[in-house]
Amino acid sequence: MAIMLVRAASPGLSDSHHGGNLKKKKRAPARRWMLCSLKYGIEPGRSSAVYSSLAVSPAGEAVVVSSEQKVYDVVLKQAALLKQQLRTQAPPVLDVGLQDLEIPRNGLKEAYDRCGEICEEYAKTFYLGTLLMTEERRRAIWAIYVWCRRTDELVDGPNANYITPTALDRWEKRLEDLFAGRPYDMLDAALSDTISRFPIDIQPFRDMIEGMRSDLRKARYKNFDELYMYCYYVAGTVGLMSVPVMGIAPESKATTESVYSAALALGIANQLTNILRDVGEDARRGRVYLPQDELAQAGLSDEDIFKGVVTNRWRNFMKKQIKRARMFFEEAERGVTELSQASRWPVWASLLLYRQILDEIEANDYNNFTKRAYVGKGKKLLALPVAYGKSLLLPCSLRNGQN
Ligand SMILES: CC(C)=CCC/C(C)=C/CC/C(C)=C/CC/C(C)=C/[C@@H]1[C@@H](COP(=O)(O)OP(=O)(O)O)[C@]1(C)CC/C=C(\C)CC/C=C(\C)CCC=C(C)C
Ligand SMILES: [Mn+2]
Repeated sequence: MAIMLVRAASPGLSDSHHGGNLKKKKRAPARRWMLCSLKYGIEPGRSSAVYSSLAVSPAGEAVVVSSEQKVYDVVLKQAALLKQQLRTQAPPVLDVGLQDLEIPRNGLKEAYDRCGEICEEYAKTFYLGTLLMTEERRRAIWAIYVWCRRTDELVDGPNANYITPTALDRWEKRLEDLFAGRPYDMLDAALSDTISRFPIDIQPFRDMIEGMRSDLRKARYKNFDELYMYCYYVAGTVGLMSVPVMGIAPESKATTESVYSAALALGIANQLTNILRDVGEDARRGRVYLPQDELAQAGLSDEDIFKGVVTNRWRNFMKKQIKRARMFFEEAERGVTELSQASRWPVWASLLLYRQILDEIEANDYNNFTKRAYVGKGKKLLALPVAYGKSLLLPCSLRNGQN
């Protein structure tokens, strides 16, 4: 397929979804356009431009598609799949796969237990949060967590220097196998079992691998449109993977699409927060995830980031970035209330804890070059009962009418 990139005027940081009023924004309708390319090719250009690919509408017109629209198409597809699979209640496929595999059914308990241990080791608070979920859901979330963690380790772990795009292709092949009921090891077997129990689609998993590929080939983001796509790949995908497991509350009046959108927003908010927290650490690895056009608008350059001096320009720039991350958290909040009751607590806990990192960056006077924003144990512990209280609230869609 041809790759066509065009530049479109962007409303800028203060008045678009990329920093603007999310509530008022009308979502793009479902499209059946042919995307020319989502991934490659950047053209140099002015600041405050959105670089988007061209799509061909059903009427044959060329139409500009932003990253947000492309990702929203994935959201619509996931929501449709969930609705369809819930209606048909497809039988587990793994029963067939496991017979071929010599992983006995009782081996699965061990596999899930190991996933739980890994989760506890890497993300203790989150692990605690999962303990309130039903056993089947908790184990499924652990299995997804472990697959995500392993995928991230490929490009961030001790062997990262040896990881090539071919290695990621092999990881993707292995993913396809586990989705077909042919897991490669015990941890994959746990995920294979999970996908046979819940209506989970492969696309967000594939897209996360795509995000890791992009980390191998790219260390700069021209504008927020590019960064948004990256955040979708490595984190928004987690939201989409998790919704079918978390489940939507039976009493919720929200649309499936709106719940997926909120889950996506939580992933984006978390990743933006990650990026803002790790500016110094990433710069020391030669990486700048911040949008280049917004840096330039603020009178800043990569050099300023490498120097790492907190100036008023930097403070002002950071204030805008923090504001945008908070707007994504806000969008996510409405969706959490629509999840099934027992799933809400861990999601609230992770939302509150992650959002507090932004407060800590402020408390550090925006020095994210040499000071790591860290939420202390006391605050972390306090977030748990607050999250629990919030998890008891009625879904927003019941309080305010339709969502
Ligand atoms: C309706 C609604 C709001 C539903 C909730 C949906 C939901 C559960 C969303 C979860 C969002 C979430 C936790 C996203 C993870 C974002 C994240 C931090 C991604 C990280 C990527 C790479 O970043 P980087 O390398 O810069 O960072 P590190 O320095 O390495 O940390 C990731 C590391 C990708 C891998 C992600 C994980 C290991 C987390 C996976 C988490 C789950 C599957 C559990 C999600 C469930 C809950 C309850 C939060
Ligand atoms: Mn990482």
